Amino acid sequence: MDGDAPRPPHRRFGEEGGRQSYGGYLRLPALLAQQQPQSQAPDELLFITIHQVYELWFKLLLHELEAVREVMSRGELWRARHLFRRVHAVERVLVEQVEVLETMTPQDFLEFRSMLEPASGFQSVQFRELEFLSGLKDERYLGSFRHAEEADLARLRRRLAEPTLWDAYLDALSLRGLPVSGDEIMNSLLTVARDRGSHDDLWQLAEDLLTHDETTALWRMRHVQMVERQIGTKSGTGGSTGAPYLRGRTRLHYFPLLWELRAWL
Ligand code: HEM
Ligand SMILES: N[C@@H](CC(=O)c1ccccc1NC=O)C(=O)O
Repeated sequence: MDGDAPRPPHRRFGEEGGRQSYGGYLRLPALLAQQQPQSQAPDELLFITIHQVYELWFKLLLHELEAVREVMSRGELWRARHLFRRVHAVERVLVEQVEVLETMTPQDFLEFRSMLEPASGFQSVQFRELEFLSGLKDERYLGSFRHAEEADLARLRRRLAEPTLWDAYLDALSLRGLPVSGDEIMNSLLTVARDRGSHDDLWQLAEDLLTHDETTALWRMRHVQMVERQIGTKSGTGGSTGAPYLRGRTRLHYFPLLWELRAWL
């Protein structure tokens, strides 16, 4: 019978079906049609591309962090740690990528900057979703989306109502029998920190949360350095004071208790 014949080892996977192609599977015609500069400035293509790449990574991060939240609240800590490794790797790329945009001179940016008004990173829905999901819920930012699509506003409102990564970590503590109401949380965190023999998985997971927090802060610092390099003390196209506003945001923490814990150890 033909079906019993051994397959020749050189027969390559995928030769039989032939329904899929590289560009078709990856939807490249649609993807590569989305870079549409509105000026003649040579660096506008770079500016658009880099922002789109950020938004693609934001989309993946939201997907992975939702999964992290889910598995943490179920107590599947090993799975959360596995996903955090990916999240951290992507976040390091986000920080490094700033360098690509910094190859643009401020003079070249000025060729198209005024045309961007009043748009700015303020209006990045996915960036704000990442903040809300991580635990930094600031309703005032809904105001930046007054003119946004209703679907975007709905996404943000949903994120404001949803549990955060911190809520999910508390679920994990609670499943371990550690109390998590009100004042008890710091004691539970100290128990985890001091009894690594029993709780190392919870400790490592808290460290993963902290790395997510720290890498986000690194991105904020890198972003504001780029901003100072590009526009100095000018105010932002989004209407803020620019660098001073952004400097203030570098001090934010997603998980303040994990930072405070250090003082109690
Ligand atoms: C030439 C490069 C850039 C400059 C000069 C710049 C400047 C600014 C300024 C001044 C703000 C404050 C809002 C305003 O008043 O306009 C801002 C906010 C923001 N930008 Fe940029 N930006 C640059 C590139 C980027 C890139 C590549 C991203 C990646 C997505 C980004 C994401 C954001 C986000 C998310 C915010 C809101 C931050 C917050 O509210 O905490 N920016 N940017
Ligand atoms: N806010 C920037 C302009 C800017 O960078 C920007 C403009 C439109 C869309 C995204 C942007 N990126 C981050 O703010 C500025 O004030 O120069």
